[in-house]
Formats: sequence, C-alpha cells, structure tokens
Amino acid sequence: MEGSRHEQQKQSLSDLIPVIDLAALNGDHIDEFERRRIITEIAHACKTWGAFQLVNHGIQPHVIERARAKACGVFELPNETRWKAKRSPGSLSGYGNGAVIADAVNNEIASEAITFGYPNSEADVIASIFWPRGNPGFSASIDDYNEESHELALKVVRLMVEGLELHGNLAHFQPYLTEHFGVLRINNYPASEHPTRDIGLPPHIDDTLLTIVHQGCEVEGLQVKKDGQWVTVPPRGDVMVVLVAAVCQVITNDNYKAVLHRAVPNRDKARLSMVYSAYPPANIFITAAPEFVSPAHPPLYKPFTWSEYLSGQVTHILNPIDGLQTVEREGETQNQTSESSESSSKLD
Ligand SMILES: O=C(O)CCC(=O)C(=O)O
Ligand SMILES: [Fe+2]
Repeated sequence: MEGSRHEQQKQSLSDLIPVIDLAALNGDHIDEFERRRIITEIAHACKTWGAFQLVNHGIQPHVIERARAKACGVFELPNETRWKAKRSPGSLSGYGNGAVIADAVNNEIASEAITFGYPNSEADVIASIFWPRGNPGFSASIDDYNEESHELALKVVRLMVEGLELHGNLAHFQPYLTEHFGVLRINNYPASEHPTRDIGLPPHIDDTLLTIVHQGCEVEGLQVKKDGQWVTVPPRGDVMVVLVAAVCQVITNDNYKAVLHRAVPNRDKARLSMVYSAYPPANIFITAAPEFVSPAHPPLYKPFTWSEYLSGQVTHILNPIDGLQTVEREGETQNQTSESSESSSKLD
C-alpha cells in the first residue's frame, strides 16, 4: 500500500517535468505570440526545475538513431580495444569511464563514456583506432549529431536569454549567443545486478553552460532533484532533455538554477545516453550580468574565464563569492557542505 502510494507520487512528479514544444519555431512563418509563449515556458522551467524536455526540437530522428546505433558499436568492442582510444589529459575526445567524484560509500561507478569535442570531434581518428579496417559512416554520424546538437544548444540559449526579459540589453549575454564549443559525451551504463548500490553517474551539476541529453526511448536512468526528491526523467525517443548548468546560474546570478542530477543503472538492460554540453566562450569573464546585480543582490559567485577553468585554475564554478565553501577536484579532499553544491565537468 505504502509502496504503491510512493510509486504514484514518483510517477506524478515525473509527469510534471516541463515538456516544451518547439514546433511553432520550425516553419517559415513564425508566429510571434507562439514564440513568446515558448520563451515564457522555458524561462519558467529554468527558474523552477533547471530542466525541461523539448519536443519538435528540430534534430532529425534518423540523425539521432544513426548516431546511437554507431555509438553502441563502440561499447561492443573488447575492453582492451576501447582503452586504446583513452582520452589523454587536455583532450576533449576519447574513451574513459564515468568516475566523476570520488565516492565515499564504496559504490561502483557503473558507466563508461566516449567523448567527442565540438567542432573538432576527431571521430575519424577515434574510428581508425577502433576499426583499423574501417567503419563506414561512423564519423559522419557522430559529426552530424554533434552539429545538430550544437545548433539546438545555440537556439535554446537564445530563447533562455530572451526569457530573462532584458529589454534588448543583451551586451553581457552576446558572446554566449553566437560562439561556443562543446563536447558530445556518449555514456554507456551496463545492466547492473545491484542497481540500488551501484552508481551510473553520481549526483552532480554540469560545469558548463547547458546540457542536452538524449536518453533513448527504452531504459530509464536520468533523475533530477526537485524540492529534495529525485525525480525520474521518462525516457522518450522524441525528447531532448535540457539541463541548466553551472555557468548559467553564475551569469544570471541564481535567476536560472543549475539542476542537480544523476544517472542510475538498470537491473536488466544497458542504457545509452548522448549528452551534448555547450561551453561558454573561452576568454570572457564569466560573471553575473549587471541586470541581476544590485546593492541588495551582489554577485554570488567568483568571476573566472573558461580557459582558467579548463587549465584547472578554477576548481569549482559555483564557488560562492564569500569564499566559505571550497570544493577540490576529484581525488583531492572534498570540503563540501551540501550535496547540491556538487559540480563536475567529467573531463578529468
Ligand atoms: O546519462 C544521463 O542521462 C545523464 C548523463 C549526465 O548527467 C552527464 O553526462 O553529465
Ligand atoms: Fe550531467
């Protein structure tokens, strides 16, 4: 009885994760009223959930399916072959496992990932390591998906910025609207005999601008934290899940909230997720926009550049400006006050 009530509650919270339909933006004639409605829905989702689901997002189903099918082939290769393409320090592309944050309770990190930079994916180089005799279409399928994800990320960032109601005063946000680079990360979570003990990816906030997840239509695993509860994002093949990430929270001074999320493994089936992370421009100062700063609302986080972050000079993006809290990189001492402060780029 108690169990089924709990199930029902879990179910209804999943149903409440905003679903936003971008169909009105796809045609030649865009209805301004509809566009404004979409922007309002996105802004509301960014303020309340830090996450939303996009349908009619514009990425062609065959591009998604082809990339998923080709990516699956990577995880069917023998272990030693996969490690031949190990991502080297400083590179965005290559193979690695999902260990993100040193875990304190001896759980297994039950995931692996192959990453491809954007715009330079090196998918052809990686393919030639995995399949010396060739794998026609591998790099094209990854590059197509990477390109479309990048386009979608830019589209979503523009809508999110419009939702901030800056009345045309876009100066602070302009660099984020035009250029960015990123990483496509394809995660594989093998079926786990101990799904409640093992960890697919531990709770974390993405250390980027924005994340777009395609989790397939079959196996659930992505959960977001809302009002203290883990809420499962239902797997849907037609949905792209957008996760607000740490840089968005910094530049909006907490108007938009980065979402804490995790991936849990499944007992029976392996799960594959394709995750595009949009990076901010490399050399601008990432700091709160003047519109969100006043004597009553000073900037909450320390300014930094993405180059500093990538070179390891900045260890934690959501580092409060009062300096009370510090979080070190994986493997070093963690001095964290709450789970919600966890943050990681998973590029280590
Ligand atoms: O697998 C997922 O659904 C989420 C993956 C994720 O959070 C990540 O790669 O940052
Ligand atoms: Fe993530």
